[in-house]
Amino acid sequence: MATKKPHKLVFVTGNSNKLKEVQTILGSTVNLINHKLDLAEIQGTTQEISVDKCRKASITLNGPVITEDTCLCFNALKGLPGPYIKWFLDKLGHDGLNKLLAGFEDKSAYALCTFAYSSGPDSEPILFEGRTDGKIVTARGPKDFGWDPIFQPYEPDGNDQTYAEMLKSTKNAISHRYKALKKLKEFLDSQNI
Ligand SMILES: O=P(O)(O)OP(=O)(O)OP(=O)(O)OC[C@H]1O[C@@H](n2cnc3c(O)ncnc32)[C@H](O)[C@@H]1O
Ligand SMILES: [Mg+2]
Repeated sequence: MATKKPHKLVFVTGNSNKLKEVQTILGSTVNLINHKLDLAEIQGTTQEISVDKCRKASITLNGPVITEDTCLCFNALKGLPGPYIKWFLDKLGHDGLNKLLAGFEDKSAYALCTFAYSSGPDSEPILFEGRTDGKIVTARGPKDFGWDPIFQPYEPDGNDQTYAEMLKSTKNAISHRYKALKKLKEFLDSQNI
């Protein structure tokens, strides 16, 4: 019997850290091809932004693609910065993000990852979400990936480390990205894609 070939998937992202994590989590089951495009992102709900970005990627490359969007949502701010975290992080830095919550007792937050899959330019993208809850803390750990130093997830049980302080393997076992990817993978397997 022939062994099953690994899936071939085009992942459109301009973020090399995302790409690295996705490759590590998926391992050899998927033959991931990265296409580096910095796609314009609209304003709206996370879902609207994800669908629009995936559709643009699929039209640009004229074929099947996956894209990914990451939000960091502060509960005290009713979910903001959410999908706009990239711009808030760029302008305010880790310290400024902490200061946004200075007037609030509630420091809780969640990381939300949305993968979008489109089978081609004419088809509606399908979304897969993963969420990890935690709190915003003063930056601790290496500063090589986004807001990792200021997010301390509640998982694994009793965790006292930020995403940045964790072993990559620990982050990749509980992260928003891992949870969303698991759903995407189940879908691709079920469709034989
Ligand atoms: O090309 P795309 O895939 O859009 O890549 P991007 O860097 O623009 O990513 P987003 O639009 O999803 O913006 C998410 C922001 O959050 C950061 N980010 C994403 N995943 C993260 C993670 O797991 N830990 C820390 N920061 C993360 C990322 O660097 C951005 O500043
Ligand atoms: Mg982006």
